[in-house]
Amino acid sequence: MLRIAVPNKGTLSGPAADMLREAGYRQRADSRDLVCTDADNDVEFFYLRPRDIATYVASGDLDLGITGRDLLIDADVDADELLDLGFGGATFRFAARPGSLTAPSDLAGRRIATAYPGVVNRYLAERALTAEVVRLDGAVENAIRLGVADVIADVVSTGATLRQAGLEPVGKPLLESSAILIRRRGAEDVTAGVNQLLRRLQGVLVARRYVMLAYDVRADLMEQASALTPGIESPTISPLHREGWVAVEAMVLRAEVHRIMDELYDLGARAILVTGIHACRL
Ligand SMILES: Nc1ncnc2c1ncn2[C@@H]1O[C@H](COP(=O)(O)OP(=O)(O)OP(=O)(O)O)[C@@H](O)[C@H]1O
Ligand SMILES: O=P(O)(O)OC[C@H]1O[C@H](OP(=O)(O)OP(=O)(O)O)[C@H](O)[C@@H]1O
Ligand SMILES: [Mg+2]
Repeated sequence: MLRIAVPNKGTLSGPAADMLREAGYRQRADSRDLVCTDADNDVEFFYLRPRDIATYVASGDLDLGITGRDLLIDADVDADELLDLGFGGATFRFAARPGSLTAPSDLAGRRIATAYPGVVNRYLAERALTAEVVRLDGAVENAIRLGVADVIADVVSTGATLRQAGLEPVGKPLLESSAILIRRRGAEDVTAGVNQLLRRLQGVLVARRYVMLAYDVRADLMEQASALTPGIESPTISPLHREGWVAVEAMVLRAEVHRIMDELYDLGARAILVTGIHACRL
């Protein structure tokens, strides 16, 4: 039975369970449950702190896990990213009082408060910078106000928490994080269960990114229409009862669908319909 670690709480918890459900797996009914067995798919899910998940996966006690890229790097264990899951996006950045630091090189000799000492120490080591890293559990934005640190390094999403604390980012983000699927380093054997999970999750990612576009267009305009909607491989074209017209179907990026519909309409296409994709295997 495949054993998979899933965040039990926090930002990644809800979206991770939603994605697994969308991929056809059973998920716990109660947020206090710590294990959920999906016998139909031969998978067991373990609900763990996202920060601990890389450790369980690296030790081989669990086969796969969902965690954040920043948490995987911070853990510095023998586990690798298999797939970017497309949610839980955030940057990880240094921040300080306006004017107190201008460039990352100013970090030398400073006190840096963070809940991610692994990420920060790696960043400093790569640049041969020496600074004092103060490890805190959270609410690190308070550390400067309270005199514990000169700089913080933390997850930044909207930036609202930094602004409220009167801090501003310093330099470029240390990394761009998002939720990822991880596996033990060296676990090269891709079992049928791992393959099935990967295909299903990739199917969810595609179903979320794409929509199905259908329209009618004059056959002599098909080359131009096809350039607007090339689909993944090629658009499907079916004859219409109306002479000289065809019906077309193609997958298009959800983010581009309105622009494409406008351009198709201008070209002369009509009965342009968009439908969602619930699941797919490409
Ligand atoms: N706005 C956000 N705040 C915190 N973490 C976020 C945010 N957006 C994405 N993440 C990601 O979520 C993971 C951190 O999750 P974790 O559960 O440890 O903290 P949390 O969501 O802040 O929950 P809590 O602090 O309430 O325990 C990291 O991978 C981080 O990049
Ligand atoms: O850029 P923003 O949209 O404001 O989000 C980022 C903030 O959210 C998280 O804090 P959280 O509320 O989880 O508290 P914590 O520091 O105790 O984890 C994170 O640690 C940042 O402080
Ligand atoms: Mg938090």
